[in-house]
Amino acid sequence: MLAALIGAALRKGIKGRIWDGYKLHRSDRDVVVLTYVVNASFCCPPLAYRSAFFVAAAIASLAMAGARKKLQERVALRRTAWKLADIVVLFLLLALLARRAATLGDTSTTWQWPWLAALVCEAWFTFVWLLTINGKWSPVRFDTFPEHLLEADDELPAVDMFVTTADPALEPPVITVNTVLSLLAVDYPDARKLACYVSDDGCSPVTCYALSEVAAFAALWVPFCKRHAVGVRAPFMYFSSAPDEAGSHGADFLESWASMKSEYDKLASRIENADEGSILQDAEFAEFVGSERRNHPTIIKVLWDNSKSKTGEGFPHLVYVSREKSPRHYHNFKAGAMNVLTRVSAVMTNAPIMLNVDCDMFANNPGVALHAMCLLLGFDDETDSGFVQAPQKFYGSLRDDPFGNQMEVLFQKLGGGVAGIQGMFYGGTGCFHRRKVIYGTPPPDTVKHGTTGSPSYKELQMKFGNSKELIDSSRSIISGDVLARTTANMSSRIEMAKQVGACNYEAGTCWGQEVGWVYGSMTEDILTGQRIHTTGWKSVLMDTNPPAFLGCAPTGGPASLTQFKRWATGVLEILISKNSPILGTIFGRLQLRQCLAYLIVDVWPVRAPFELCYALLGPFCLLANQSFLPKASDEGFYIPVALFLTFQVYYLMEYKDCGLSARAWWNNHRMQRITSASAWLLAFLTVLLKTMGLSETVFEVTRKESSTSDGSGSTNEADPGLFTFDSSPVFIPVTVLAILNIVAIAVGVWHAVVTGTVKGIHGGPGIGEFLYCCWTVLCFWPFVRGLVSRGRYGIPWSVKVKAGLIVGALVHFCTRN
Ligand SMILES: O=c1ccn([C@@H]2O[C@H](COP(=O)(O)OP(=O)(O)O[C@H]3O[C@H](CO)[C@@H](O)[C@H](O)[C@H]3O)[C@@H](O)[C@H]2O)c(=O)[nH]1
Ligand SMILES: [Mn+2]
Repeated sequence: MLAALIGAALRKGIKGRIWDGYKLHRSDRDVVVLTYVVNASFCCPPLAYRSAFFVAAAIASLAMAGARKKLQERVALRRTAWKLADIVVLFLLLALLARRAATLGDTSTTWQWPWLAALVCEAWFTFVWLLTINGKWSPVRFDTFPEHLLEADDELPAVDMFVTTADPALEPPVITVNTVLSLLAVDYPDARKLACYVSDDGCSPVTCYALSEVAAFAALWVPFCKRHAVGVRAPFMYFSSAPDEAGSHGADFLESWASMKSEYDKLASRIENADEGSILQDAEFAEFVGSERRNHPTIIKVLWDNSKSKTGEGFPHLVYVSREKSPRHYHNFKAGAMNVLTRVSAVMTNAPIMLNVDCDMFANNPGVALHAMCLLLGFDDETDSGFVQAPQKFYGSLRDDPFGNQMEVLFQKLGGGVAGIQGMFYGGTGCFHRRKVIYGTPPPDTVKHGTTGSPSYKELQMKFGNSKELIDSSRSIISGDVLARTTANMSSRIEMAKQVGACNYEAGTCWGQEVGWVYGSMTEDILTGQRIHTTGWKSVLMDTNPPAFLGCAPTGGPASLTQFKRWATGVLEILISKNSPILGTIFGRLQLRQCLAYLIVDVWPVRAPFELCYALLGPFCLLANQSFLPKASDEGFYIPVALFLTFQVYYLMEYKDCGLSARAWWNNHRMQRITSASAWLLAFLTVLLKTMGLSETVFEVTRKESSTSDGSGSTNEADPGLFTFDSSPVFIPVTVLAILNIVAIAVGVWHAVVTGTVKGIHGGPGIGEFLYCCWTVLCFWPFVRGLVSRGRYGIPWSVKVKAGLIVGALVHFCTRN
């Protein structure tokens, strides 16, 4: 009877309660699960009767699900001790605020503005701490079981894989080539379901030539990887270590290893020595003749068409795309490139899942697509996984994270925490999206409540633009009956693809707003992910072992700070725009706690003025003979001391907990202070100027170190972790702070020792202010060293002179009474 009921329900497409107490859930993949509302049996008399049904139901559900094993498991992580520490810090912050407020109201002390400024800053720090607590409070981990996926023997969805590159000088083609090769070689039951698209915003014939060489090399590389179950399928990384001789590989493996390596070396040197002039003479690259980087028609080349290869053989399609550029159009940087890739792939292969990576981010785990499928297909309700994001991790990274940009703790602690709310932020790379989610489709539960029926041609045209091919393909994506075009003849689709790659294609459509990657921020990733969460989708964090993808973290002062500045600019653009997460929570389906988690990142640049003000208080007090901290004799002195110590120990323990060194903690701590006073501050000012219409924000591409086969990045410097400088204004504020603190300490010591006035003056600085300034100098030590070093390691004179003038003015201001 029960089986009949289930059958009937399935035929009618009914979900939910089918019979007294029994509920039917039907997931995406026809997994039938029947649950029984157990508490109903307690209040009803024929208990045994019902229990029998319960057992029957369980058996029926197992049978109908084909004994399907779970693909993923969401594991909540305990962090009781950490929660306690969170509260202790919060308590100390509140105590500090209360104490300050009380002293301010105390009429016996003369009114002092440093105390008021400190109060405002500390209130802000408390707010930031509250945001942080919320973000980290309830972390989760997702375990994946790809072996169950393969056992189930179902057809897996097709995946379109996107790689973006923008500048052959900053992003050497050999890096892109390695990333592409690692993607072409990922494990997937049917390689015909995969396609790799490379977007080249640099419109470089060398990049295109390099990729055409890849197509030939992959015919050797991919079978080699599969045959020997190679672990890392980016050749430069794989060949950076000796072949595993201890293994069971035998002599013929060593032989093929050596010949593969020599093939790769030849490929790499052909690409590195490629000469643009001679490439252009080749008829194959004729389209590049006369093309300028910022002014050229769309170029699309199918470099490898795998539709004719057999099941289990061959490797994915490879398509080169350089979207049309014209000086009359604004191109929206990476977001624009991603939208073109989305459309081009829609008319060519139209896979329901899309993976995107930066050109330097190779797949480090060959099972990555399978792990991602576990998380995309493994939930009863697909709303739970709108996209699947892998944490950003880096290869050949410098020891102890000297530039504070490896973000391991950030990803583990905050990333895991956010994963437990509405889901991980989209990080711009290493992410699998459902195509329909990128198309702005709301999750299934809203569709049910909203208007039913598929959208009309006219509606789709308004949204997606005039291409009939694109409209048809998007209809199939939205309605869910997706048929990827595995049998398509790729070359015959190039003209349609060129149409959707044109720079005026988006005019009057929803691209860049409700559809695709969202425009209007330098951090299009955060913004796009947030739009998805606002529509009601959740996202999943995919933390595999070994890591899914590895990229290249910038090294040196200028590159690191430029990256931080771009990120900070982008998040502030989001915060003050109509896409602000606050509005998303009020008017959309962005959960409140998720909104607060977004705010942690969005307020980075807003923290700068507060942190700058607080950093100035120390030197100001020493110079002006004032104070902003309680005296050592005062019992209130112990609150800031306890707070400072707990705070530092808390962060140190976090680094230890993530398996990192104390050195890494220190480097990150001081880089946070340096970044705040430089990159975040400049970002704050830039966005301020932008809102006044005085400047534009631009995406400055990060330089990627060309990695030769040693896998460690090309650094022949004595100490690549040493801070480097250039004459950019980003270095001025920290230089000012470094000099100012040294001057202030000197003046303070002089006051204390020579004239002995410290004790004499009521309200003058005490030991607290001294220690505070010394700590600041320690934090800014790379700059102190930069003041006296030469070459790239020294701060240029232009920066020193400007900083010196500002310090002079500040000292004059502080000491004028
Ligand atoms: O006009 C442009 C500018 C950049 N890119 C590509 O965007 C990617 C990211 O650029 P990169 O300079 O490496 O920036 P990162 O700061 O390292 O990137 C992080 O931050 C970005 C947002 O600021 C995200 O887009 C990235 O995915 C994320 O890895 C690279 O593949 C570029 O080729 C373009 O395709 N077109
Ligand atoms: Mn990058």
